Amino acid sequence: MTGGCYGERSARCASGPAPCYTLSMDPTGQKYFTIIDYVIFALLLVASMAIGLYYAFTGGRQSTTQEFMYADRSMKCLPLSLSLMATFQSAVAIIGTPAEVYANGTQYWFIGCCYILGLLIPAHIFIPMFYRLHLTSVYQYLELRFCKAVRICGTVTFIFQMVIYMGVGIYTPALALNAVTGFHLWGAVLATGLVCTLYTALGGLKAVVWTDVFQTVVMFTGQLAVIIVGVHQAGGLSDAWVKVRDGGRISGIDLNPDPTVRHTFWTLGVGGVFLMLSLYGVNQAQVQRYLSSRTEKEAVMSCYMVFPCLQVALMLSCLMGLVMYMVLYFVMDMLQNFPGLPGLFVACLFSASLSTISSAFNSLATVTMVDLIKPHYSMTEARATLLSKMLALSYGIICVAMAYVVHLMNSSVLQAALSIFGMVGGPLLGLFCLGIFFPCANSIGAVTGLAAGLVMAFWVGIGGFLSRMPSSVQVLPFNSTNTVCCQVTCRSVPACIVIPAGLNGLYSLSYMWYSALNSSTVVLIGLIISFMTGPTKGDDVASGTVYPVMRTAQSLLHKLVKLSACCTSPEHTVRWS
Ligand SMILES: CC(C)(CO)[C@@H](O)C(=O)NCCC(=O)O
Ligand code: NA
Repeated sequence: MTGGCYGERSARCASGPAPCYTLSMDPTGQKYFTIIDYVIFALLLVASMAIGLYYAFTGGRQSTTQEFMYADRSMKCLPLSLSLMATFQSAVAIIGTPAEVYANGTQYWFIGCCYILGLLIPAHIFIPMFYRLHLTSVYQYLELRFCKAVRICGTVTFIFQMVIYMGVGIYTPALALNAVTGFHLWGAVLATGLVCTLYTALGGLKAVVWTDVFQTVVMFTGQLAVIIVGVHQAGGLSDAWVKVRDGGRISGIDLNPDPTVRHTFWTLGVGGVFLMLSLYGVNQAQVQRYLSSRTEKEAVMSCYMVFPCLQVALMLSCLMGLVMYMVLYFVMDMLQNFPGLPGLFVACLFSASLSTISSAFNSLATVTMVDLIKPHYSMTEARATLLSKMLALSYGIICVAMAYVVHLMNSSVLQAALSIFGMVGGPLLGLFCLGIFFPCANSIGAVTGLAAGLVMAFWVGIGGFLSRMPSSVQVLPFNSTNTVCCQVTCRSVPACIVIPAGLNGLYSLSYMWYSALNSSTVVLIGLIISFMTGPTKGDDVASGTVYPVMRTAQSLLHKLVKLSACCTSPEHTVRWS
């Protein structure tokens, strides 16, 4: 099996956009959008703005950084869990997952397996530690455990990660709107950037979380509507099932251990755990939500509740991929006889992305303030809050600029986003793990390890990207008037030209392993350098910054022994002794 080839479907797609499935659609696509559709879409933006304004003028009126960044540490479990899910669920997942399932079957669905450990570990290791340290940003941990330099390196890495991701997040729904209505691409980017920046800057984290809740409802409703109409048009549930089964869309579990195969149970279910840890364990956007909850218990609970929410989100996106396969043309064509539904679907895409970029703005403003500015300049609370709001605005502008960079790049949006998480989030995860699980690690080891992890990430990531680039394939311009669905499908399955051999084998590593590879590199290099430069002694580590692995294992073992002693009846023991 060669690394980059994904079956004949990809070859068909790679040979040009047309064979995917052609559409009879006028170039502007105006026929899909009626007045009702525009009204629904406008309502989404207006309601989001209204929530932002509400939190700007109620409570503490966003006059303290505590309220702006941490919602006065008063949030409840349910809104938090929906918001936690919404943060990394953008239009990228809403369009990219169905495109993946359409092209390669339901194998991707097995990513749901990694949510178990990927949420249990944050809930029981990261959240209790960060919550008890009463951090102001997750990068403050790095200063407590190592030193200020490590904290700044961590912060800068995070900013880098989120700024690129924001670009992908804002660009994707605008492209979709452009493709189906002919609405100006950059007009849509600017409009969403503006609305999102305003409600984030005015309403702080409270507005971000509550708009997330509202937008999640819109997102799920839009997806559900498409699925119901799709199944109906395919002739009902049983006909639909026959079609996807006979079309070979239902994948069995692939237990192939080859790490270069893009999607197998191992890459998705095990590699995915590291991806989840980098997002739900140590990413500021998420940790900020845990820290803003009323109690530690509620923070842990909200993490638990993410599990069903994520499974629902995954199920809806995968089902949509199957629907697309059956009806063989893009949702917009399918929905055109139902006025309002195209609008609802576009609102669904924008909801997904608004809830992502608002989290990015707020977390970026927070770390820039707390980690980079406040330690160096003393200022009044009022001034700090004003500056935080200005920072949120500035990141809004950067976001629009990043959308342009993404516009120039040429890669599958889903794979691009997950690769960014693995390439930049992976090393960050490694840095935290080095501090949390290895008391002997020192600051020099931490900085060198992080650098090594990032070098590894970009070497393998960019090497892999280049080696998979189709050489003679006609590439579809991203802003063409073809359907988004077709573009994303074609772009998500690049044809392979390089057969892995020697070092090239590393380049063909599945992108789902990036987080695991890069975080392990940080830990390994970090430990080697720490031992070479003098490991930290146990007493020198700040209390509460190291997870007692041995003690926890011992107490678990103890409980296990006790439990088995209880279960074994005395007579039984006597007879066998
Ligand atoms: C990150 C996971 C796997 C879990 O949250 C999923 O939501 C996803 O595939 N996200 C893709 C990135 C995005 O939607 O922006
Ligand atoms: Na989102």
